[in-house]
Amino acid sequence: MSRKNPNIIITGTPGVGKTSHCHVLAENTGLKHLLLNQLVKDKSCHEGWSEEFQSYIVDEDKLLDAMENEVEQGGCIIDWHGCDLFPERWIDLVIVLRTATEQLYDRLKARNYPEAKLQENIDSEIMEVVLTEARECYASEIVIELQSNTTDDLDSNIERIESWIENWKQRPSVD
Ligand SMILES: Nc1ncnc2c1ncn2[C@@H]1O[C@H](COP(=O)(O)OP(=O)(O)OP(=O)(O)O)[C@@H](O)[C@H]1O
Repeated sequence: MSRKNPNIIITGTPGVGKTSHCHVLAENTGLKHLLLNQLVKDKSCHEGWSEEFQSYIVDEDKLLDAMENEVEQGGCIIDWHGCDLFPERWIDLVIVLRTATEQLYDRLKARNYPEAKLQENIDSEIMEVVLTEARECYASEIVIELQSNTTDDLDSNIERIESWIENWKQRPSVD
């Protein structure tokens, strides 16, 4: 069944602004913001809590099962710190948000991240871990890297994604 609305992944290192972007985008477009962290908790898609990482150890198969019905209908905005778990056939656009070290440091510090966790995330952002993953998992033409340093960036990113959604909806049907 072809989708009437696209499925979009908004991904990136913790703190780059995924949730902020998804929230505004969902409000402006009516697409559904899938809160996967919440789903992991509510549907027990995990193998317990990791004290070391201060997060749940996600059971990816269970998470995919829990989201499958909604995603297959289309119109979902998927907010996750990685993207290699989602089947290619589900996804129409992958936005990888990027943030400069100084801004990311301040945002993670404000969350009182332990120093090791903070440094690990900063290193991961510098090494472009999520961007590389996205480029390895999806066709290059659907992977878009966007800067998320300032609120102006956020506004222009939202405008750009909204216009992409409108174009996607007007594309010729493949049925
Ligand atoms: N483009 C931006 N300009 C300025 N501040 C931003 C921007 N994007 C996000 N922020 C701020 O950075 C903080 C982290 O944002 P947010 O929670 O959206 O990140 P996230 O990528 O969803 O993090 P996580 O993966 O941990 O859920 C928030 O305080 C938010 O207001």
